[in-house]
Amino acid sequence: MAPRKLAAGNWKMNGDLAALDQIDAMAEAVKGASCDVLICPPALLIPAMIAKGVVAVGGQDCHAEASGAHTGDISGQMLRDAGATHVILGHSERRADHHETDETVRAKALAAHRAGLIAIICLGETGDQRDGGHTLQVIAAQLAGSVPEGATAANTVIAYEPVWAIGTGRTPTIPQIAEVHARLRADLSDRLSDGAEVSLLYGGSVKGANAAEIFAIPHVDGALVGGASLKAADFLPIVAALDAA
Ligand SMILES: O=C[C@H](O)COP(=O)(O)O
Repeated sequence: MAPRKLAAGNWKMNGDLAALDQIDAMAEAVKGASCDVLICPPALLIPAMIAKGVVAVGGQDCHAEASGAHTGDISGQMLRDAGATHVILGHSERRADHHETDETVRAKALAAHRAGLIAIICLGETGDQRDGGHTLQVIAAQLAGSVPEGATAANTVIAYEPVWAIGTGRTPTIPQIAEVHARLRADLSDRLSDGAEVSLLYGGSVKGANAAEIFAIPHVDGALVGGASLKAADFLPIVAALDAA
């Protein structure tokens, strides 16, 4: 089976109840889309966004435990209980702001799987690592360290997000994205029996204007979109480009 195509939006720490109007504005186009469409808003907006019934809704992080004395954290089970289907894990902003390691991400992914969530595991090199020629080594190590036992195409999505491309308007060249995605596919296929079916997303300054050429790259099955997912007018052209790919 081919990997599922997924257009995923990460609202990060943006959006309020009024921003949910953007979901209404997406309704008709999403209904007609053949790809999966997911938005991961701030946790407080999850129930209200789910109530709209327009897009699949996910969290932006979860704790490695199901419950307990962890002030300020949210568990995978809580996200699932609220109706979320996915959770983003190991985003570079969490790796940087909260010192998350591959080991942390792997533990969180296990917790997400136990809760019945699809874990979107993020990885990507910094600008220095890219300039130093270490990209493939870095992403292979992150993949090996962050993807837990029990991962399958049904419960795991991988998002390649070069740190230097996030929110900068800079994107890697087509051959650079192709090289990384081919390596991710090869490593996943070596490790998982259904590794060929795991959806691989590209993320980092994806816009309507560059989406079609990115989705034409082999082993790019969708995108994890930050800034351009906040407004329907910016996000829908990306969804349309994925549908057409
Ligand atoms: O999770 C999304 C990524 O960090 C990409 O963000 P961006 O589309 O604003 O560059």
